[in-house]
Amino acid sequence: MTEPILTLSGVSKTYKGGFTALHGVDLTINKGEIFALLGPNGAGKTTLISIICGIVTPSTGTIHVGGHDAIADYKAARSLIGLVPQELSVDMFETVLATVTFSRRLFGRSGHSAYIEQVLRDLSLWDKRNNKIMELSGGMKRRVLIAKALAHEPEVLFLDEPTAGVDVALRRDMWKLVHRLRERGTTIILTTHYIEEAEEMADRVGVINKGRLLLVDQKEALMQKLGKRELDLTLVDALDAVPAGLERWQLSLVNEGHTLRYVFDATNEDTGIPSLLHELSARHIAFKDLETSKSSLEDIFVDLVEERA
Ligand SMILES: Nc1ncnc2c1ncn2[C@@H]1O[C@H](COP(=O)(O)OP(=O)(O)OP(=O)(O)O)[C@@H](O)[C@H]1O
Repeated sequence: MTEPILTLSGVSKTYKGGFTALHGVDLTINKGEIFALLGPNGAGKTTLISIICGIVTPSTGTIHVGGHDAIADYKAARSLIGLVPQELSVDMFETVLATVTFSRRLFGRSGHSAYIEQVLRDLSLWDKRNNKIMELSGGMKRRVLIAKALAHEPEVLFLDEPTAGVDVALRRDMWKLVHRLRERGTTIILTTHYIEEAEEMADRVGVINKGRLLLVDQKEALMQKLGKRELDLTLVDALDAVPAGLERWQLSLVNEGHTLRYVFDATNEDTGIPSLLHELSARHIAFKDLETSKSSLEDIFVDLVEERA
């Protein structure tokens, strides 16, 4: 049974100065799901998270977290939320353990050492617990932010651009941790502008652009939409037209006939590429180079925005 943990209704934000960063966002997140909010720079992702966490006041709309009104009943709503911000916001002179324990106490929770130990172990920080934050590497400092956010056992964890600028090892650890948290029933909402990240982690994805939530869909359905790729074959001899008999692939000629382009769905088991190459060879159409490219997030947004216009 799906049970909502977070409900937004008609949430808008116009900043002082008149810029509207969010336009009437409606969104329901269910308990235990991993939701990715995907959008380019400036789309409104941080604004939306900040509103839910009570850091920014919405201009209109209502927000409920675990049934609590996030404005009228701020404290109760906020106690259910853990927020991992984009930027470091810790006292550099404190130790890891003191920092995380302090975050737990802020929410009125007693120092539950076994829980904190588990969090620090999960994040490979236990051995560093007595180090000052300033003595940690950048990646470890990011882990401390996650530990701080988890310190009071929140039901909903927000990760704002969790893997921007982190190395592959930390990214992997982060993904593992997210899956482990989900197994324990934590709801996770992450913002990202990497499709791969949404693909790897999320159950559902919301696409936001220019302050509007353009669509919310199951990951598989969205990936189908976003999974377009291009195969460019650089021909040895330029062609005037796409050869007859290859209609099935809906090819196009670009680069003044030097490049044959095939747009395919990378999520299909049969991409159509082997059979295309076979047909080209049978027609003695030789190519000297071959390149595939993903449609960029930019292209996808343009597509989505145009579709919805
Ligand atoms: N305090 C503020 N005052 C005025 N405008 C703001 C303020 N904070 C954000 N904005 C504007 O609101 C828009 C959305 O910003 P926001 O930080 O929510 O985007 P984002 O999707 O999180 O982007 P990024 O991926 O770059 O973090 C941007 O155009 C930004 O300039």
